[in-house]
Amino acid sequence: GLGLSYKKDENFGEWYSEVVVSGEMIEYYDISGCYILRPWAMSIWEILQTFFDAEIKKMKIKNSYFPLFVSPAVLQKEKDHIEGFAPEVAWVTKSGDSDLEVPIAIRPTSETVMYPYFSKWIRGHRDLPLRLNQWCNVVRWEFSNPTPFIRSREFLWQEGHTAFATKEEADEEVLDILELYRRIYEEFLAVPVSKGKKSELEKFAGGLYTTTVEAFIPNTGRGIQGATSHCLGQNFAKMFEINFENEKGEKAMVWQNSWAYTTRTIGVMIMTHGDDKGLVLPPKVATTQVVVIPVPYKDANTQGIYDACAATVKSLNESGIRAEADFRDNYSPGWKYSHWEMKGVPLRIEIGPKDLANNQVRAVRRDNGAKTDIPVANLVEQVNDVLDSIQQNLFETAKQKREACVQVVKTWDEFAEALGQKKLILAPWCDEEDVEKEVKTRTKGEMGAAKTLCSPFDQPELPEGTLCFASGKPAKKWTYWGRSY
Ligand SMILES: O=C(C[C@H]1NCCC[C@H]1O)Cn1cnc2c(c1=O)CCCC2
Ligand SMILES: [Mg+2]
Repeated sequence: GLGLSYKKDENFGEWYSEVVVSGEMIEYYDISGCYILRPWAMSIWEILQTFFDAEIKKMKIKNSYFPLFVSPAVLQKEKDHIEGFAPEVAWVTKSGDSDLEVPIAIRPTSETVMYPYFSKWIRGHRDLPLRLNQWCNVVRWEFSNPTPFIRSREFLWQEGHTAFATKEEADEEVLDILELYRRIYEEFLAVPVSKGKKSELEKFAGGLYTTTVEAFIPNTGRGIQGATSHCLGQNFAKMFEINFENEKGEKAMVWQNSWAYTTRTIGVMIMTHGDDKGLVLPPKVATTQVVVIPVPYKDANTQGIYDACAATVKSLNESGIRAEADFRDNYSPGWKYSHWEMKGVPLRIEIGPKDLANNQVRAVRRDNGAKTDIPVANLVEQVNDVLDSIQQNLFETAKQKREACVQVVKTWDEFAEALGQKKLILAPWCDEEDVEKEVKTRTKGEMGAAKTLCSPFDQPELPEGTLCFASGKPAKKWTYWGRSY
């Protein structure tokens, strides 16, 4: 088909909506905010799921499945957890044409579904730690602009819910899971993220503290929450009476965590690496890492070329590389080059008469277009090297682009200017909530207000006497600020 009609650096929003469809990841659906995940997207989700599921199983976390439906009584149990979110809860009110006695909520998250049973199952310290995960969909009836993968009314995620006897164990797991989220972004999706803590205002209201991996989209100058790992403290244990008899025979409340990443990960990857020719998939998550295309020329040994393509796919697959050939005889090689570039396949291999004669293949990289001739004898080794190089190059390029967007500011004027320049702002802050609220008020506008994204664990040096950029009070920490998704 034809190329994209929008350019990434000129019409980012339209470019994104077009590339997810042209790359055959998404099909729009007739209910607003809902999208069809086509196989080209689903296979990326499955690759991430395979990694994460194996890692949490190493941590003795078990998968379970709880009902989609939540009774209203239990949903409203946790006041400050729900009041801010109530408008987003979707309700079932009828079955057939008769009204339900009591409307039933569709899970927007599963704390209130699970924790009455945590209370029932946890009696003594030998029942701890209880560590469950579920892979499921959740529904949140969002109203702000729906965006495929980034913000949808139904999305896929995993949600982990764990309970411990001590805070120390909970604190440790929060960071173990956050490191897995960093690996998902940096090692698989080639997206740089900052690990940090959410402010009191931005954290999950039902919890004690929230840690996060924050990404950044240079084109829009917006931060985006990549995944969150929360320590809930004993808040939900108090609400749902999740107590246990500790080793001294005393009754104690458990310490809990909850953590999630979602299909938003795929959207962040697309926004980060995509270009004006289409998707650019990091090899680690590419459904097809290598596409092999025959380039027959008149009647020059066409069968030989086809056989060479099949043999190439076979030896790549046998070495664990996800390769496939495009033998369709109703499309030209040129059409196929554009098609697979649109779908973001990291490496294309062309085999024509000359390649056949020289017992080599022509490899073309999707990230930088570089072409190399690879002798068939070195095929697997050199293809693996090129794929690793593409993965690394995508990450380094994204890291440099992100770092170029970071602006350190010391004063309000510098902050306001950096915000106007779509920067990711790093500023010294007094860590006072009303100052944060005031910044939101002062930066309100149709682009959305600035907010804290996270206070990075990796804190730059904060010289004695440094003042908060907004309040002029003594600064307590460096914090990332910006507009966000
Ligand atoms: O879902 C969480 C916290 C927690 N839920 C479990 C996984 C980790 C983490 O996301 C926060 N949250 C967000 N959004 C909503 C709710 C909500 O609790 C409840 C009602 C509807 C919308
Ligand atoms: Mg929300």
